[in-house]
Amino acid sequence: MAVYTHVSAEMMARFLDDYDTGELISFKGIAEGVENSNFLVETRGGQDGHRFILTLYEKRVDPGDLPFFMALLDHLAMRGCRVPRAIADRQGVQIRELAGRPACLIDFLEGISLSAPTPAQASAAGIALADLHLAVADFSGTRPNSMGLAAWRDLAERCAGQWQQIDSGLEQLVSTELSDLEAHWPGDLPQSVIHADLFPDNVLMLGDRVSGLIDFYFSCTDARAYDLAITHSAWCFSNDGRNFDTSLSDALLQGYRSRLALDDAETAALPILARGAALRFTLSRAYDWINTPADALVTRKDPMAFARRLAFYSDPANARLFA
Ligand SMILES: Nc1ncnc2c1ncn2[C@@H]1O[C@H](COP(=O)(O)OP(=O)(O)OP(=O)(O)O)[C@@H](O)[C@H]1O
Ligand SMILES: N[C@@H](CCO)C(=O)O
Repeated sequence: MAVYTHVSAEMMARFLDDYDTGELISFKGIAEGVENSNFLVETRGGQDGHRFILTLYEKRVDPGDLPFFMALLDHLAMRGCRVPRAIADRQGVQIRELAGRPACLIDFLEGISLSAPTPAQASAAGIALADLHLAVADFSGTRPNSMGLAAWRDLAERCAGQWQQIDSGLEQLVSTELSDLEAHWPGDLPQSVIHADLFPDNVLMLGDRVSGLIDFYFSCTDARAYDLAITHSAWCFSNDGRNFDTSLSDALLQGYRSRLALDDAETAALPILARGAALRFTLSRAYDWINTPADALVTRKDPMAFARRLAFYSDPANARLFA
């Protein structure tokens, strides 16, 4: 369960007093996620709906970036994307503080977070990602990628001496891949604001229809094709990364391309971008594996699930799947 910060019922009720959301009738910590503390909040008698997500920002979210995320969500909602907006209190303030953490009350969206998507659902995710890229064409905000190539060496160095507690071959794999990616990373691909974390658990679905995209807290300005590569790495394997599923891969890529064509340089770059995506999540998971506080209510995610994807993508024979 991702709850790093404890919130009492009294604190929650006082917090909600400043909104037109009615009276608090229940709240509970949400089991999924590793980055932030999330609570499902229910109210009655208010004007603004009755079910909300309360997020307390932890760990990797810089509070200075919250206005960018909130402006992006407002823009996407205005362009017809199904994303949750932050609710403003009676003073018009979206970003507040609770229990010493930056906090936002967010629209609750219906839908199921998938654990085993089908090709039809992967295709719908590809379409939703392309629609997101199209919808930000006139969004003026920018944010550097705090988890991009420039951050990877530092993350790896912060795991130094501790790789063995995860896996005996991991240090070598990370070191070889990191050097190669630093030397060959493509620098001139079409960019936009990207989601940068579109895992199945961040796509809410009703049947084969996407009912919501959530968790924009890594969104940033970077190559659009890198966003597709991240999504590919997250959607097209068994959870443990041991089995690649060609039908999910074909469906995801075809769904994306049905809305937004990739140019030749983007298509050619997908294999290396996918290696980068797999390395990024191997590193963040490895760092968390080593550093998650013992008292946090959180289920750590397995770095090896992405190290296996990294090994898969780094096999030149697998580059053809992106052709
Ligand atoms: N707006 C929303 N509407 C409905 N459910 C939501 C919403 N936001 C979050 N959730 C639920 O809370 C869970 C955790 O949220 P989220 O993915 O934002 O957390 P996180 O800690 O940032 O996760 P991650 O590890 O994916 O980065 C989601 O999987 C989903 O079940
Ligand atoms: N979606 C990521 C968490 C955000 O870094 C993971 O599953 O590792």
